[in-house]
Amino acid sequence: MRVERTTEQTVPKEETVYTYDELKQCSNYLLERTQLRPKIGIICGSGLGGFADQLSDQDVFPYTDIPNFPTSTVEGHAGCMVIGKLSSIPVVCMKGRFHHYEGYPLWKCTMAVRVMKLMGVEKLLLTNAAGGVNSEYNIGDIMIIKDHMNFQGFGGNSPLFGVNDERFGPRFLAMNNAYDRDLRKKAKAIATEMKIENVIREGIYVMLGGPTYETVAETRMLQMLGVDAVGMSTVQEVIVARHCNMKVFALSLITNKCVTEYENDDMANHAEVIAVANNRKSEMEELSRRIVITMNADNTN
Ligand SMILES: O=P(O)(O)O[C@H]1O[C@H](CO)[C@@H](O)[C@H]1O
Ligand SMILES: Nc1nc2[nH]cnc2c(=O)[nH]1
Repeated sequence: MRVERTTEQTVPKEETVYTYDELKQCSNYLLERTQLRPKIGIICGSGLGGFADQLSDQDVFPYTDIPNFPTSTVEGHAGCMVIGKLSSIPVVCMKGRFHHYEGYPLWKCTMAVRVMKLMGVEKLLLTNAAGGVNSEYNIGDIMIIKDHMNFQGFGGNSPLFGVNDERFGPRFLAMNNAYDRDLRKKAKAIATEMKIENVIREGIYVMLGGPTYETVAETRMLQMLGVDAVGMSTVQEVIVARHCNMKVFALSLITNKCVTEYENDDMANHAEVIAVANNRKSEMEELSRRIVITMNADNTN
């Protein structure tokens, strides 16, 4: 006899992704407590959350207060949602993201992207701190992400794991041109206006699971593959944002050079990552501010 299976039976309880209603509860919680209706979302990387402090008319929501929200556990990720105005433009800013290595499945790491979507967000700006794999990159360089390699996906792990909810997007998703071509072009022009074109790069980001930094052998492999920068975030958020048809732009701040020689005793560490992020704060914030203005002026979708 054939046994009919329900979704609940086929997906183990602990692996059940957030339902549409649970995410709607989060977006309603936020929308009921702010007058602003942001169409642009921002996710800040390690040590880069100071960007949110630029916002005027702030409504601040600690993640611990928002229903169904995970909590941030990493230094340099404050753990709150800030809704406010940036140069008069309403935005919602995650001051602190969730990483897989914190113990969260990828769908949990990315739930705030769907919450933003339900709030009305159409465009997403992401930043991260990353190690320079490309030997020509210097500490302090700012890389416009052109493309990524989804190693988790190769290994059978995706934030889109589970039953697909068509209200967010399709079961199968094209990922070429995930990082909006027009915004990348405009960002380069903005960098030239700001006279920081000498530190601007454009390249390929890869997310590894972390929390370990790379071995020499791993960095050499990434170089062979054509990777320019490596981190432990962003890719899963971009996948979920593209799934729900958001326009995406992302920046990596190169906070350290990945070691490629066994004789080199430099050791990547999070204190250095935060320190470099702090040193490049003003350029990252001004570049991001101008990109938000550009995103806001862009009516195409
Ligand atoms: O990607 P963000 O959140 O900027 O953080 C980066 O910095 C941390 C390592 O120092 C890792 O979490 C890595 O992903
Ligand atoms: N994986 C990884 N993440 C980082 N985040 C900042 N620097 C690094 C790095 O060198 N490697």
